Amino acid sequence: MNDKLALPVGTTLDRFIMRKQEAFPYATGELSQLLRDIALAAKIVNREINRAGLLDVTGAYGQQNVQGEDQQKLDVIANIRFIRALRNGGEVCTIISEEEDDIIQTGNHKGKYIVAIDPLDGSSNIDVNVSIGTIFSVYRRLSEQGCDGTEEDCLQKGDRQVAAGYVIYGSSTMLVYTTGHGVNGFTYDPSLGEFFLSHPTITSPTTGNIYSINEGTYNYFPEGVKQYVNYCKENDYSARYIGSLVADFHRNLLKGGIYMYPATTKAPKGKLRLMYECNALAFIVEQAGGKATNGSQRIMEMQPTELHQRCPLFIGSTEMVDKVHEFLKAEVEVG
Ligand SMILES: O=P(O)(O)OC[C@H]1O[C@](O)(COP(=O)(O)O)[C@@H](O)[C@@H]1O
Ligand SMILES: [Mg+2]
Ligand SMILES: [Mg+2]
Repeated sequence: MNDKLALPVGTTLDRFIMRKQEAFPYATGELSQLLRDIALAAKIVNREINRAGLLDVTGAYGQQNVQGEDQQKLDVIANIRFIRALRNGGEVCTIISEEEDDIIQTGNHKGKYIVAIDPLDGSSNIDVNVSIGTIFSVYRRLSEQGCDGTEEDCLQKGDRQVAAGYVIYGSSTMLVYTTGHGVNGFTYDPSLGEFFLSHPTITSPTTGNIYSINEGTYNYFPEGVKQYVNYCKENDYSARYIGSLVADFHRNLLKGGIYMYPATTKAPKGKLRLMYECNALAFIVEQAGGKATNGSQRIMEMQPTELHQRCPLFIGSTEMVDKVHEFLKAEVEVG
């Protein structure tokens, strides 16, 4: 990382984006503007979330998304807010969203970018005041500008992301992102309406003692995962599971730890979605020195075939992901 570009804690997000752009003489500012558009939508969604209990935005929306999940009102509100900000910003031609069956064409034919987004992550925690989030991935389109983005533009490997990040709406609201040059975190000050650099150059500890998995489905885990969970217990690791991917990931990123959502006999492909959950967090964790796999392959090398495809996820501190792989491998060898 080029220290000359190191900016002090307290730098506004806008200034940070601008300064980083200056480091790339060929940069034309579109990606910078796109990141600002996401930050703007995050501020609006944050306001809705903070007042959720007062406004009629809690509870189910009364419809299901393409995955058969009951949409929460805030899922729909966040989806509308992010799509509107990206459409009005003009830099994005096509969007993939968890809450939309098909790809969304914004009509910005000159837009160079594709965004894949989980507008509201941790939906089961919305109404109980537990941290939730937003997850996004950004790709450059492959097709010529001047028309709508194509399915091929959308189904690119994680390795081709040009930016990725998440917003966590927790005790404070933070935006954490990477453009492939390290990971930085910004904390939102609602009284000033600004994100400020609070976590420069985040580096994830190579190991830790926190494991995050929904043990309620232990009986359906692959043998290797059961063995690893037992190993964590034998070594007095702490079990921490919020049930919001963004929040579990964020804690483990800062403190060291591993989050796992394996394929199970109940969910043979796992639960989480490659395009707008796994790829983004894999880019972030790798940029912070950690690892992300589906149990055998790097997440970022997986070739997507469907917009809403699911995949198993093992993500976090390098040594811990390597350890669970040992157990998974042993299972295959025995099997
Ligand atoms: O309830 P489970 O099966 O443990 O699943 C929890 C996981 O599902 C999710 O809620 C899925 O994300 P969405 O809320 O965006 O659908 C993750 O945030 C979370 O880690
Ligand atoms: Mg999610
Ligand atoms: Mg969601």
